[in-house]
Parts: sequence; structure tokens; C-alpha cells
Amino acid sequence: MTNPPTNPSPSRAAPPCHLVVMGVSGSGKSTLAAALAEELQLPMAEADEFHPEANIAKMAAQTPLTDEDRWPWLRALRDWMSEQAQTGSVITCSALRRSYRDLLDTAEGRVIFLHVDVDVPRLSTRLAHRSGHFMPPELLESQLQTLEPLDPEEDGVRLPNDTTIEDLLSAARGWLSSTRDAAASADAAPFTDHSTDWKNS
Ligand SMILES: Nc1ncnc2c1ncn2[C@@H]1O[C@H](COP(=O)(O)OP(=O)(O)OP(=O)(O)O)[C@@H](O)[C@H]1O
Ligand SMILES: O=C(O)[C@H](O)[C@@H](O)[C@H](O)[C@H](O)CO
Repeated sequence: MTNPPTNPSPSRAAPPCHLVVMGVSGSGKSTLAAALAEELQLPMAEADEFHPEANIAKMAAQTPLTDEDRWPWLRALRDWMSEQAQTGSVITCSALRRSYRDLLDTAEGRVIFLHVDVDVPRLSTRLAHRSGHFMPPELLESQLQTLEPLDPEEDGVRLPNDTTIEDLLSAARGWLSSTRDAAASADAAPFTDHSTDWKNS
């Protein structure tokens, strides 16, 4: 994870937001989250960094995590998000079930879910070509079975990642701009954008 920016903009007036980049293993969460954190100059954390060693060992041994394995991990992540309430944050977290997202949503500040979604053949290919990651492709089936897509009343959006990473980033920018504009017109912009103009970049 990275530390909060040391020189946050003094003009930051809008309520900060937490962007939870969610989805199954290998969907592209880290790729998107890193790009957004850089553009928005927000602190970023990878949920994998919050797993106890026992969880990592379990997954590496091709055993899916249970709810009981996940609750303490999700609470630790939620607490980190609350610590970033002054700036907002970007985090990667599978957040597969609605109940997991509801827990994360108790962090201080607005919590937005960006669901990175990839069709299964592409996902399998990308995972097969990935190396140096503890998560085995054999757990993909369990990830897909556990995944509960965003409900309409949840604060967030599904972003397909079936083409290029640039397309994914562009879709995320577009949706975040529109939700920012909607919130601004209700006098509650969701976050301060530090890039020059990310709508047109
Ligand atoms: N649009 C894309 N086109 C091609 N490759 C992609 C695309 N998006 C992601 N990838 C690749 O797919 C792999 C998985 O991406 P990434 O690590 O970002 O996923 P993740 O959801 O963070 O995975 P995990 O949860 O298992 O850590 C990486 O090798 C990444 O470079
Ligand atoms: O809820 C889970 O089962 C875990 O978060 C997994 O999704 C992995 O940690 C991650 O995908 C690997 O990077």
C-alpha cells in the first residue's frame, strides 16, 4: 500500500470517496486501481496485503476462503479505509459477496464499487499467462461461483475489461466524471480531482 499524499491540495473541498475496485481474481483490479490512484493522487491499498498468512497459504494450496476467513480481513481493510477518510482512497478487493461489500461500506466516507468484469475465456487465458502470483488459476471457478454482481441500489458500476486496459480506464473515468457531476449538482461532489482535466485526458 502507499502512504497518503504528503501535499494534499488545499483546495480539496469536496467530500472524499473510497473507490473499491472489485472482481474475481485476475479480472484487472490492480491494473485499474493503480492507474486511478495515480491520476487522482489518492492513497492505494491492495486487499491482498491485509490477508493473514494463513489465508494466503490456503489459497495457494487451492482451497477457497470461507466467510469466516474473510470477515477479519475485510474488517482490517475497512478500518484502513476509515483511516484515509480525509483524502479518500483506492483499494483493490475481490468483494465478491454483497455482505462483504456492505461491511466495506461501513468505512467512514462514501464508498464506490467499480466491478471489473471479464468474460470467462479471456479471464482464463490471462490467468494462465500470469506468473509470480500466489493465486492459482484453479480457484477461478470458486471465485465465479461466489461472485454476487452489484445490486442496482449499490453505489457503483460494472466495467467490462474485455478489450484494452486503456478502454477500461476510459470507462472508469467516464463513469466517475458523471457521478462526480451528479453529486456536484447536488452540492456534494464525491471527490476532488487532482488531474488537470481527466474528462478530456
Ligand atoms: N485489458 C487487458 N488486456 C490484457 N491483459 C490484461 C487486461 N487487464 C488485465 N490484464 C492482465 O491480466 C492479469 C491480471 O490483472 P490484475 O493483476 O490487474 O488482476 P487482479 O484482479 O488484480 O488479480 P488478483 O485479484 O488475482 O490479484 C495481469 O497479467 C494483467 O496485466
Ligand atoms: O476473496 C477472496 O477469495 C480473495 O480476495 C481472493 O480473491 C484473492 O485474494 C485475490 O483475488 C488474489 O489476488
